[in-house]
Amino acid sequence: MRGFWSTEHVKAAEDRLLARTPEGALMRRASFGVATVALELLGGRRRVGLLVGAGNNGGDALWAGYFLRRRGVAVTAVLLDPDRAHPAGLAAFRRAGGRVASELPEVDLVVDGVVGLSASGPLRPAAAAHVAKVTAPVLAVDLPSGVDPDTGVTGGPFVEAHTTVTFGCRKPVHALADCGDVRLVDIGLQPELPGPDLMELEDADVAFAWPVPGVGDDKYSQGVTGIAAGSATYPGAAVLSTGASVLATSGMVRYAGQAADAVRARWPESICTGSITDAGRVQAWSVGPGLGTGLSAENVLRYVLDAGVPVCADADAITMFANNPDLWDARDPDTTVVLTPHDREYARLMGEEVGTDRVAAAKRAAERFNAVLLLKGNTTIVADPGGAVAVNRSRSAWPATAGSGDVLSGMIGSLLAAGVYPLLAAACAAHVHALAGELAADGAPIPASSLMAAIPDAIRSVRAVTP
Ligand SMILES: NC(=O)C1=CN([C@@H]2O[C@H](COP(=O)(O)OP(=O)(O)OC[C@H]3O[C@@H](n4cnc5c(N)ncnc54)[C@H](O)[C@@H]3O)[C@@H](O)[C@H]2O)[C@@H](O)CC1
Ligand SMILES: [K+]
Repeated sequence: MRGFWSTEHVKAAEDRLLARTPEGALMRRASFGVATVALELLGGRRRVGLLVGAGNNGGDALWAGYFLRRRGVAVTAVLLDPDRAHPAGLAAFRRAGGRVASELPEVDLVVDGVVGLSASGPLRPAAAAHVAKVTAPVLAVDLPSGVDPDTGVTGGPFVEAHTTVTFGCRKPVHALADCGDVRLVDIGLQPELPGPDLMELEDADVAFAWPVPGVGDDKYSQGVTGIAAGSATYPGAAVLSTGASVLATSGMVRYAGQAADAVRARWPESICTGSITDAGRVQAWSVGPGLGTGLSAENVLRYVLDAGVPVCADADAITMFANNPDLWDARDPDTTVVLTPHDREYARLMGEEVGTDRVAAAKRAAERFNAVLLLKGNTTIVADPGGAVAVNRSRSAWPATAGSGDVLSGMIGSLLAAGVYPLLAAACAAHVHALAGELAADGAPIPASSLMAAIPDAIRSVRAVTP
């Protein structure tokens, strides 16, 4: 698992670490890391430019310039605020033969030390003017300047980084914005940090959490998933959701709804009934895709909320909650609910737009509904009411296709039925869903049914990393 820490927590941890470290030691360690990565990117070329801001981020750049000079690299620094340039860094840089100029010459690599953790807002005009002229690849110090460290939001000009070198720990910007290849330099900060503010599951975490049958298991012991989706008008949603659930785990799947014939024809291993009240016992319900929003759909939603098992509520279920908040009354307060809105559904549900800070938006909704909130997007955010947040970055946008969400909610239902912790169930499903989309697409558009069919390959792929 990768952790990401907010600037507030990083700064507090840095203060504690600074108090027991000789002056300047941390910055030298950090900037030595920058210089090492710079040399690697230079690959034998020898011209580097530094864009140096007024704070310690600029100090890191100057010290990196010092180390690069000692390796014979020609380094030119542009000081954006000469009077406030880091004094010790600037002195060391000059001592080592670094040049200060008002414009960057032609270089092979630019080190962005404009602003780091104390950034606020987009690049200021002077910095933006220099950045606009850069044609060489950029190595960002700590984070690309002009991008908000905590939200990844850009509200104007910002640096586009080829690579980012960060220190001590990753920050939310590294998960929420494009920072290029992110390298982490250890400065001994970890012991000072609390739990992460954001986490990102890696293949090994997903493999560890994914339900795998043991020798003593049978179809019931692995969890029975109920799918309440689809309608006469939208049978496809039922087929996709049920299929995803069938493929995600080896527990049993029950389908209840108007698309029973279509589901039975495609997934003979599922147990299908036309009515929710005949469905039988399940360990979790996945409800909503293609269900409709009329009275009978509302009754289905009430039924599953009252069933005393975890519920994944997607698509029309979210719209019904938005139209008729009284539906929440059917929920036993202890019942786990996972909501999976896209931005428009979020706006309907919350009565406000998602806005630029997607993590904050997901946390607000999770808290308001006492639910796990999975906010769909190229970067999927999963927040739980306790404040924990997981992000999942897709490496491709091919999964953004009709029916893709039906597949996701079926998978979440399966993991909930298997007893996976709700935040983890949603985050693991998002991870495997994105990977299945990538594997299925392989560079070309895919229908959601192909994404669904790639679920086993995606699970195999994440499990391949475990010993
Ligand atoms: N504190 C520490 O222990 C360490 C800090 N390090 C470095 O220190 C950085 C943080 O340094 P500082 O807190 O001095 O501040 P920064 O260097 O991030 O920012 C300096 C100043 O830039 C200005 N600024 C803010 N937003 C701007 C914008 N959008 N455009 C242009 N200028 C802007 C502000 O006047 C701000 O005070 C980290 O990102 C990291 O690079 C590292 O050396 C590792 C150790
Ligand atoms: K920077």
